[in-house]
Amino acid sequence: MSGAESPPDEFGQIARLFRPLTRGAPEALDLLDDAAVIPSRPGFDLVVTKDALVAGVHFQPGEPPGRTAQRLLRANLSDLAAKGAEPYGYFLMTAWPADFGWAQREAFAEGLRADGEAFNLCLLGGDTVSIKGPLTLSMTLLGWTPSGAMVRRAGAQVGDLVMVSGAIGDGWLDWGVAAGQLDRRWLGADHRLPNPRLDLREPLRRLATSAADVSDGLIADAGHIARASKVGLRLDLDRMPISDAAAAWLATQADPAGARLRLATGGDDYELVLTAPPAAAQALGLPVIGEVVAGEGVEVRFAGARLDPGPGGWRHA
Ligand SMILES: Nc1ncnc2c1ncn2[C@@H]1O[C@H](COP(=O)(O)OP(=O)(O)OP(=O)(O)O)[C@@H](O)[C@H]1O
Ligand SMILES: Cc1ncc(C[n+]2csc(CCOP(=O)(O)O)c2C)c(N)n1
Ligand SMILES: [Mg+2]
Ligand SMILES: [Mg+2]
Ligand SMILES: [Mg+2]
Repeated sequence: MSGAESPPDEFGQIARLFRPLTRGAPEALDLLDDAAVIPSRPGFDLVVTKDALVAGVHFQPGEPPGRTAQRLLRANLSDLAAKGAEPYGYFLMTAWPADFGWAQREAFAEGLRADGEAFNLCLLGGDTVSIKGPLTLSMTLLGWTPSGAMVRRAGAQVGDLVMVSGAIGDGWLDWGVAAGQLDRRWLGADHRLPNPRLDLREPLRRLATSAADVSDGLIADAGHIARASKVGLRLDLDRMPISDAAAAWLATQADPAGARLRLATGGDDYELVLTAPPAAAQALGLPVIGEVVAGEGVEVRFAGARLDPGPGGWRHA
């Protein structure tokens, strides 16, 4: 293709694509050093999370690069949101295939610039490599909580209620549409861009006994809470909030229990699943979908019958 600019070398890329994303943060040392250095912050804990995206596994290879960048940032922000943490800065690893050209790399950086500003985040460091394989991206995101206040997966108590922060299942519908397996009319409200629930971090820290974000699937991620907390969870899929698009899709399905299970195990929702004692749950005001019981694992019911959720969500081999 004529006119397509070829990329500058590694250090040119770091200077042109990534240095502006530091937004002048002194910790990043202008991306000219071996490492970044972060002063400690008395009274706070540094919360650290990392998630990777791989073309063909987490997103369609043809997705606009700016959108992929935003998904990478937002998937990581969702983990910080689940921990009640305030986002601070991030480290980025990009493994570029040769056919991911300069214009695409610029579009990727532009997506990060836009969300870096929207969420007030600075790039602190990273690594730039080439790959004979699919576009592979990884981010390490840092955030702060007041000392000792991070909301954990461990902490759910027998008698607590289980809640979710919003509609479940649009991530799966959206992925089905992008993969050409479902009709476009089932597309949720621009669900390909997760909306990390950072708005909940203060009430979460104050009221929740445990929390996780829903990336693998509601039932799988609830299962992670059960395991870490050494309790059992009972979930009632009649009470699971779903979008209008998901409700319309459900209405076309012959097997309502199986269809609801698809929504509850599909993943990519980036809402939160959390537990709290009944009074705190009322104060949180989020939809209640079940309760914490003695035992282990997740028991799933719909329309009065027990369902077998299988693994409950996405698992990498
Ligand atoms: N390769 C690894 N090395 C070290 N720790 C890991 C590795 N992979 C996962 N973990 C840890 O395992 C735990 C669960 O990770 P997982 O990726 O399932 O969580 P998540 O980010 O909430 O889910 P998702 O990846 O679906 O968004 C986390 O504590 C994570 O740091
Ligand atoms: C192209 C394409 N194929 C499949 C899916 C579905 N998917 C892949 S990984 C994952 C869970 C989170 O992953 P991780 O645990 O690695 O964070 C989900 C729901 C998708 N979104 N795009
Ligand atoms: Mg992860
Ligand atoms: Mg995650
Ligand atoms: Mg998570």
